[in-house]
Amino acid sequence: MQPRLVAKDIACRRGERLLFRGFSLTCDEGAAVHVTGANGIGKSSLIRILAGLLHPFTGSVDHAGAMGLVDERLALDANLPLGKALAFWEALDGCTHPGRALELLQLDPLMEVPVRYLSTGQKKRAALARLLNRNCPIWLLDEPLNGLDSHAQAAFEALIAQHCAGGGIAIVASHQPIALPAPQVIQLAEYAA
Ligand SMILES: Nc1ncnc2c1ncn2[C@@H]1O[C@H](COP(=O)(O)OP(=O)(O)OP(=O)(O)O)[C@@H](O)[C@H]1O
Repeated sequence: MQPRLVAKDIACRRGERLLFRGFSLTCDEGAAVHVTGANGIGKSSLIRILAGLLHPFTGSVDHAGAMGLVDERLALDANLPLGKALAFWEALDGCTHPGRALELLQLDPLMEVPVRYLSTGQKKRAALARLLNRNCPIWLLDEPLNGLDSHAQAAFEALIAQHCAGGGIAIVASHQPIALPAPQVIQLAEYAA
C-alpha cells in the first residue's frame, strides 16, 4: 500500500483561542514537509491533529499507512534499563531488526542504563530508535533535533532522507532549520487565525 496523508481545511482551537485555519496538506510517498514558525504558533498542535491525538476544530485528516509520532514525550518506562524498555515495544511492534536502530543511533553502550538517567539527547535518540523499530511509513516528528548534538542531528537527517527515498513520508514541525530531501516548507503563520 502506498502511504498517503491528506489534511483538509484544518482549523485548530486551543482553549478559547483559534490558532490557525484553512490548513490543507497532501503527502504522497517520498514527501518531506517542514512546518515551521515561531513558538506558540501551533506546530505541535498541528502534529497532534495529524496524528489523531487532537480533534481539529474543523476539517479532517485521512491517511493510508501506519503513523509513528516522535514528540517531547518519551514513551519508554523510566524505571527500566534502556535495553529492556525498548525490547518491550520491539515485541509489540514485531520489530525484526532492533540492532539496526541501536547501531544507527549509537545506543549500544546505554542498554543497561535506566531510562530515567539518560541525558536529554540520549532520550531523544531512544525515542528515534523506537520510531525506526516500528518500521511505519508515515513519520510525524515534532522538534526531532531538539537535544541532539550536531553529529546525531546529521545522522538523523540522513535517516529521514533514507526513509523518504524508500517511499516513506516525513512531516517535521520545527522552528529550527533541518535538512530534508526536497522539502515542502510551510510557514504556519500564513494560516494564523
Ligand atoms: N491544552 C491547551 N489548552 C489551551 N491552550 C493550549 C493547550 N496546549 C497548547 N496551548 C496553546 O496553544 C498554542 C500553540 O501551542 P503549540 O505547542 O502547538 O505551539 P508550537 O508552535 O509547537 O510552539 P513551540 O515552538 O514553542 O513548541 C500556545 O499558545 C499554547 O499555549
